[in-house]
Amino acid sequence: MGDVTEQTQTAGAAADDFVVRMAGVGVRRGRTELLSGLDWQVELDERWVILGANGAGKTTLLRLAAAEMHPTTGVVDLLGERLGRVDVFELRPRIGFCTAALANRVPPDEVVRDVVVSAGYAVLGRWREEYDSLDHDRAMGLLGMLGIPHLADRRFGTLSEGERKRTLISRALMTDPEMLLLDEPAAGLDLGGREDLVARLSSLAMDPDAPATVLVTHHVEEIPPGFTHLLLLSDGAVVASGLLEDVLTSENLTKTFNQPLELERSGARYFARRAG
Ligand SMILES: Nc1ncnc2c1ncn2[C@@H]1O[C@H](COP(=O)(O)OP(=O)(O)OP(=O)(O)O)[C@@H](O)[C@H]1O
Repeated sequence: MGDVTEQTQTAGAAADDFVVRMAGVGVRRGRTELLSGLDWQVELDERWVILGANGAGKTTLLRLAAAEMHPTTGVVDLLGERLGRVDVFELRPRIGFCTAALANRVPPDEVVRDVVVSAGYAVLGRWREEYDSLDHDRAMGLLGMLGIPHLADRRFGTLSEGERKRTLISRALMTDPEMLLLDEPAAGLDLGGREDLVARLSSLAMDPDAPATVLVTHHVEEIPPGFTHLLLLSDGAVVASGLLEDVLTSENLTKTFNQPLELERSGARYFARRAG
């Protein structure tokens, strides 16, 4: 990592402004290094994008940030608590985590509003439990914010890919988390679905009351306006990280994806293609 990271991440931040602090983090499975020597910090008001090729280690990094796994080496502090010293079952409700793996665990016959509301109880598939009407109001508000209030009574298994993604983002926000982690939310969406989701994530990013957010993606086209920071990962190591406008360059993309790439900017959106 270069000067960009040091300048943009540490200036003026008090210790409790950090929602994520990772230092010297490595994750090993057998002889494979999934992550190595990774330093990364996320502050309360930041919205991060993590970008990298298939197998770069993005999901592994997000699972560390979600307290779903421990590092092999180094230190991970989340919301002021150190992994290894904290009960992860107390930490996880403070973190909204939205992944394709979660989508696969939702019973297809579960009703959409219950997929959302049950997040407060950290359960899936127990939709007959009694929930408070305030919880239902909040769930309906979140489904409205994501543009799918009309689907509240549908069964999850009948939803399209994009509708499932929006349901799970609503669920991730249900507990009013201090940090929101989104793993490839636009994967599998058609062009219209992607654009709609990017616009909604952009509104969320610009909401000062929204939690610190980390979005994993493969594509610069999916970066919602309002996201502030970028971490580029390649082979389990950081290529560059810091302010989005400093880090997102043709040169850094070329290093990250190991081929000549040209970046273009149009308004607040980005596009990339092979150079030449
Ligand atoms: N338990 C494991 N044992 C060995 N290798 C693993 C294990 N889990 C993950 N890996 C490898 O670690 C690397 C990083 O995986 P990870 O899922 O974090 O990448 P990713 O950047 O999210 O990839 P993608 O974009 O394809 O989802 C991959 O090469 C993967 O095959």
